[in-house]
Amino acid sequence: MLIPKGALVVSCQARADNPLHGPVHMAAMARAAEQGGARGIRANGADDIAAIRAVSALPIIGIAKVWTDRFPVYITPGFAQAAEIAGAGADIIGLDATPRPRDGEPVEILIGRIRSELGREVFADIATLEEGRAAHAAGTTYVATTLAGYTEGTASRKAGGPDLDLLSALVAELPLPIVAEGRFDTPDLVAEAFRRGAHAVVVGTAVTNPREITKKFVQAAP
Ligand SMILES: CC(=O)N[C@H](C=O)[C@@H](O)[C@H](O)[C@H](O)COP(=O)(O)O
Repeated sequence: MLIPKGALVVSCQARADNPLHGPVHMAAMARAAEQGGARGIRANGADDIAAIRAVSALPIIGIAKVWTDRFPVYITPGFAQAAEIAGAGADIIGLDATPRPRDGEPVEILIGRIRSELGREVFADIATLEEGRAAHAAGTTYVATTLAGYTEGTASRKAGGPDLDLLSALVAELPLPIVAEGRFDTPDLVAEAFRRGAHAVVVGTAVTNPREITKKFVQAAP
């Protein structure tokens, strides 16, 4: 199942230190997002993905985050993780498509295997135009700005909101659906992403992380 053009996708993720961690809460988040009009869900890990699949027919971008001290890549580093989340019900496999060291096959091989062996679409999280080009050449279905501001070379871009310049550059050059993701935390920014030609926009923290949302309001308190 593909992400429709013009879709707002909601990322339903909560790490282990978050009180909302776990499939029960993430499935409820996904249902709430769907009732609010989301037309896709992004979710992490087989347990959350299976729980969301059980309550929603929306397209799911599944990822599997694996943190280690040895490799910078943590979003679906290898084929084993991709196969697990495909089995849990992900329609689309999200992965880190930067050329950084990873605990798995080179990303262009991984993209090909996901398409041919798992029969799933691929959602390439990138941080630069060059990485977008490479992901396109490797056969990804989508390219997304997810990692802009979160890699060594792009860290300086994190402070100024979402990387709208990267979004525009990708849209101008690449003939595939470009998804805006990362720090799109207001409806105005979502509208701006669509004006710039985004196929879809993924919003996470601003919708599904009450702890971070609360912090913003607390900052406004005396
Ligand atoms: C960099 C990284 O690991 N991003 C993650 C990817 O899955 C998530 O932590 C983000 O919440 C997601 O991309 C949505 O972005 P935002 O929460 O800013 O709307």
